[in-house]
Amino acid sequence: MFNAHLSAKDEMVEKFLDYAAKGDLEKISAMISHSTTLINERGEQGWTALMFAARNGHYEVAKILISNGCDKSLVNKSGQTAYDIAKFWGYKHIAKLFINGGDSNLHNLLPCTGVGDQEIYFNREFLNRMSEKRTNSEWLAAKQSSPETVFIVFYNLNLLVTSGPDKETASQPNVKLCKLNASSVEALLKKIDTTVVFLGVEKEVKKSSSSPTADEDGLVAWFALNTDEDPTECLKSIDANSFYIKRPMPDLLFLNEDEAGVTAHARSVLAWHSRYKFCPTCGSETRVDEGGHKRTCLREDCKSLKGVHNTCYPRVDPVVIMLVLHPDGNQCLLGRKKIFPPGMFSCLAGFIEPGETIEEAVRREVLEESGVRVGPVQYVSCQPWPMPSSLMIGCHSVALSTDIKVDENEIEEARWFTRQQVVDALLKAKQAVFTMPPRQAVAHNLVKHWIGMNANL
Ligand SMILES: NC(=O)C1=CN([C@@H]2O[C@H](COP(=O)(O)OP(=O)(O)OC[C@H]3O[C@@H](n4cnc5c(N)ncnc54)[C@H](O)[C@@H]3O)[C@@H](O)[C@H]2O)C=CC1
Ligand SMILES: [Mg+2]
Ligand SMILES: [Mg+2]
Ligand SMILES: [Mg+2]
Ligand SMILES: [Zn+2]
Repeated sequence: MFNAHLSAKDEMVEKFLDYAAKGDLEKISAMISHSTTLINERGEQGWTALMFAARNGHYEVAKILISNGCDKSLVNKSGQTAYDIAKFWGYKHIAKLFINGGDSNLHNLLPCTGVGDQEIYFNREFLNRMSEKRTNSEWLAAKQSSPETVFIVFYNLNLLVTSGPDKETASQPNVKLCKLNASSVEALLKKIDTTVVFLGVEKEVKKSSSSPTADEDGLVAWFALNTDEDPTECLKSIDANSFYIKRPMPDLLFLNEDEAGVTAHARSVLAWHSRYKFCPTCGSETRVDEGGHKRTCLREDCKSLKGVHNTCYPRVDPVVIMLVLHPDGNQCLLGRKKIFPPGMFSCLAGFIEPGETIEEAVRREVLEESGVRVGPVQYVSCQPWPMPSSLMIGCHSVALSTDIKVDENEIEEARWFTRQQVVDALLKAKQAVFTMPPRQAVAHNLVKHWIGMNANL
């Protein structure tokens, strides 16, 4: 009985994948409406329906699979996503479905070089930041007491999360934001040293069942709170499984994509508040303004109050991170810092210095850290990195020289790895000679993007 059930399911999966490969939109739609779990099923070599649609150029089928929420990040046994497959076979209109939610008309204006934003961890914006509301203190106050509002809490920049029941056994722990309401955080909000940041409102407007009152606009606002004192006693009705993330790396990487995006925004702004308590221009006390997106000096004659002073706003540090390609096109340069887990190699990276372009920073950092000279540089994609507030600007570049001489202060070792060694590492094969940074790091995407550009599918 059990086996018969299994084989009936297998048969259905096989049919579904076959329809996707043939581009039979009608059958695919009917099967999805009957059973949505089919959309992420895999066949031979780990291929999903989306991969088959991407391989054979079936745009409408790919579109319906994506709009039904199929997982675009799944990889087949050769390490390729459906996006890689669409790009490799030249179906640019399908590849563009993966970029910015698939506004293909707009993206037709740009060359198809980038990695889809959706593939980058910490990038997902499911809130509308609504910066115009930051100066509306009445609206902000009403939202802070609205029962619909969502609060996330940090203690010393350590995020409050809850874990699912499978935490101990799963290879990747199941960690979720602990979302609190106004009555749970009432006491914490009243504390003088609690920093409050307005994060935005949910893009998806919920239809309220009760009739709206004057201040109800149907928008669900989100706020982030941080305090240096353990806030647990002030919080009401928190989940028994909740705890504070003590090590941002790697624990923040276990959130889902939407929650990771909100966390990146919240943690970076809160980290700025905790590091810039006093005016950087004159050292005086400051006041928090604009929903937590500004600090204003309290000294009347301070220079920071005249004109636009960037010290009053949250800071972002631009960092270049680059995959350096060997002139033979078949190897890439990766390095390891002492603090990396044993065996892991990643792309070289470094802070952009004042007065420098992205290209110059790539060439300087690679030369400093590895002794390799770099020629052409091409931007690929970027990633906010909230430890505490970097913007990782991911590039591909081509080496002009190949001898390696590492700067031992920064890098323990740097090596050229062949394409095959990189594929083995991406697939975590037994014969792999190194391990890759996790899929949530932009370095992983830069490496995968290079492999995907020339993959032998
Ligand atoms: N593969 C990698 O190396 C990855 C690096 N990152 C992040 O990229 C950032 C930069 O990479 P690094 O190799 O450390 O940079 P780096 O190669 O420029 O060296 C870091 C040193 O630069 C100096 N520095 C210059 N500007 C700085 C600033 N604004 N903030 C802090 N230090 C500054 C400090 O002395 C620091 O020790 C780090 O925050 C790191 O967490 C993130 C993911 C991967
Ligand atoms: Mg570096
Ligand atoms: Mg450096
Ligand atoms: Mg540097
Ligand atoms: Zn000042």
